Amino acid sequence: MNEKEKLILELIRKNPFITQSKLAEELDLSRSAVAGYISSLTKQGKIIGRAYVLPEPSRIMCIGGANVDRKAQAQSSVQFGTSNPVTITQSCGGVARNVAENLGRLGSSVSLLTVVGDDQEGEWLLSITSPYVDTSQTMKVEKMNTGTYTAVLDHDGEMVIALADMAIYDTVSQDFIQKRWSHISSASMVLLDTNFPSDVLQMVIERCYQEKIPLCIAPVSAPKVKKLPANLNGVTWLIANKDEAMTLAGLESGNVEEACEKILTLGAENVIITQGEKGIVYKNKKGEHGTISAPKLKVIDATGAGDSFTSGFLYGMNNGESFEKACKLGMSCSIIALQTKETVCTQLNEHLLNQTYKQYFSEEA
Ligand SMILES: Nc1ncnc2c1ncn2[C@@H]1O[C@H](COP(=O)(O)OP(=O)(O)O)[C@@H](O)[C@H]1O
Ligand SMILES: O=c1[nH]cc([C@@H]2O[C@H](COP(=O)(O)O)[C@@H](O)[C@H]2O)c(=O)[nH]1
Repeated sequence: MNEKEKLILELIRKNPFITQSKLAEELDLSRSAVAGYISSLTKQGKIIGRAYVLPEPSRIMCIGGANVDRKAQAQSSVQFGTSNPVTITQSCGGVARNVAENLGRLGSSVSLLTVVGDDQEGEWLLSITSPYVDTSQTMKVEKMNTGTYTAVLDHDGEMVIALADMAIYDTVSQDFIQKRWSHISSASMVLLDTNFPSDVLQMVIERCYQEKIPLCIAPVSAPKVKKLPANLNGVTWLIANKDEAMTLAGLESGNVEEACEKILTLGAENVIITQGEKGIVYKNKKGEHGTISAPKLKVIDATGAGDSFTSGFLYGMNNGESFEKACKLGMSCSIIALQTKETVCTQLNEHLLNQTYKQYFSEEA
């Protein structure tokens, strides 16, 4: 940034609505020269968008899906080939949206970049999400349905099958990301799920690598993990469940340690594999590795446990906690989510997370 740019930024900080003419007058410059400096500041990510919104140094940007989740909970063990008595509930979902809402509830500054249909479901998702998350970068796509995720859960809360109607994400292009890049690049870290097309995922990973923006990947599902590029340079944290990790590693059998090793050779810096009731294993390029066991719990609904882990983990990393403490905060966030019917627990806040962390992990921290 040169001296003139610094002065312009200072004036905008004092008055975010200052006009270009007023800036020109204050600094004794021509209006076109001011326009040139503003364009350069925008490219550098120091100014976000036309309203001169200044970047917040610790804002997390979540990129990916926002769905309506419908869950059919069976009253007894699911039987195939016949009708099963169930109770159906509806809630907001989408991995990137879930992580964004969790982070917002935890008091983090967070933005969501997603697409929804120009329909009631889309309106509903945004109305629930926007009290916690900046959704100004979200686009409404005409003539497309908002994404939906329909899961059948067994009587113990474990998922039996899930159905994803998410054609809307195929409309997302590299241009969509490019137009919002100054907003993305001013974030302290980026969370990317794998709902968007492969070329879009590749672009975000490459740009984060070039611009050294910490990037976390949440693979969404075993089929969608295949959309990731073969080269994972630029991925700071890859957080996957066992199925996703094995698929990404190209292993049909073998253990999670081998999957971690393979994913590190693809270029990721840190790999965390979540293993449901067994907890997590992690490994990084520096050679550090370990496991953290999960406590025994009565699970009410397992949907969103992985997204909650990612949320608690990013909350920890963004607040400068150690990698191990961030993992335990992630597991604490999952514990909270597992004990409620909702995908994102509406009781979640910083106090509850810290209390849960203390209850289950602090004596080992
Ligand atoms: N039955 C369970 N008991 C205790 N902890 C669990 C259980 N299921 C999930 N968890 C916690 O949530 C984390 C994420 O769950 P997991 O099922 O692996 O992810 P996903 O929801 O992505 O499939 C686990 O690493 C663990 O800490
Ligand atoms: O292809 C997808 N499947 C599922 C999800 C989302 O993942 C969450 C469920 O996660 P899990 O099954 O890991 O608990 C739901 O909110 C659902 O909307 C998604 O974004 N994309």
